[in-house]
Amino acid sequence: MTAPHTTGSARGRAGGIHCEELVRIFSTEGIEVQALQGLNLHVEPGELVAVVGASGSGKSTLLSILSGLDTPSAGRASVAGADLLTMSRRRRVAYRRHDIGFIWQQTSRNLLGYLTAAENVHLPLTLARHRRGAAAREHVDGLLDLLGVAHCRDRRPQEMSGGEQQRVAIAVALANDPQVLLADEPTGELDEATSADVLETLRSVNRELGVTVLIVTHDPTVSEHVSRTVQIRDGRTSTEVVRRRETDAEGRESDVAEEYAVLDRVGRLQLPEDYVQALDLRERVRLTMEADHAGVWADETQRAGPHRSDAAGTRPDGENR
Ligand SMILES: Nc1ncnc2c1ncn2[C@@H]1O[C@H](COP(=O)(O)OP(=O)(O)OP(=O)(O)O)[C@@H](O)[C@H]1O
Repeated sequence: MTAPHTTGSARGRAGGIHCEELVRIFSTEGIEVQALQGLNLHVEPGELVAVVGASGSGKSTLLSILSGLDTPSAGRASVAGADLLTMSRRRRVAYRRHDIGFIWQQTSRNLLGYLTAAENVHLPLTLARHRRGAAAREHVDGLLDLLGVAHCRDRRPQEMSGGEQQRVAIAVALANDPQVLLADEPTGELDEATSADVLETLRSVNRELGVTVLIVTHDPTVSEHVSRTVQIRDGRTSTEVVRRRETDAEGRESDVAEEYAVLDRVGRLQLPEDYVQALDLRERVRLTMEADHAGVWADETQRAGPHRSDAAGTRPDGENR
């Protein structure tokens, strides 16, 4: 994949995502639901990160805030330097038009059915008005080419496959050279092979254009396509899987994935659910401070038959063993 010179302005313009102690409370008929309960998330400029979580964990709430559609009840959130809590209505419109691009799950929400692929990609340019005429046409063709859907240029969405529609949707999202791409379940309506293809396309766009990409999904297989996967549970980030390529002494390359628990500012740590269940941890745990790690032990004083397990040892670098 080669970046066309017309999209080159996105290169080096990547913005970061910073959420600190983010809270969103919904009140309906006197009942309060805390959808986000002090969520911390930091994505560096140019990173490709996935946020995964079960249904109801707060993914859509987070994305609505990051996309400027909703405002948090408390905490701090900034994307590409824009403060999402304090920005004016006018700044919000500019933010949604220029600073970020979105890809939604429903292909019908991304593309207008009565426009061709080229017309769909052209539409955001018309609204932003900073590219016109031949420059705009060249930019549209460059993006369709970059996304591998130049052959769909004059087709309407119903004349394209689901994967082609999502590739055109990515071109639409990139039209105004955003610093950050936000994708909400971008593969939700696609089969396994097409999903992998669309995720690899997002990875190429991230690499080629340097744009920051955040993918929100319930699909855990996304972690094979991104460098970092952040898990959210009950409205806060709990664990992260970091993937990197390693070369051994013989020069063989392999992917290594390591799981980390997220430590917040005041040192709170959420143990993964499977650790809690496997070690039958309840109510309180015993902590031990070792030279190079901290130990987390089941509270034997609450057990009938005391037993001690060292499988939940936690090193101070956040790595579990
Ligand atoms: N507008 C709202 N009013 C009241 N409660 C809401 C509202 N939006 C979300 N919630 C609640 O907040 C919690 C988080 O919802 P959210 O939609 O963010 O989860 P999700 O992880 O995106 O789930 P899914 O994968 O099913 O879309 C849920 O308990 C949900 O019922």
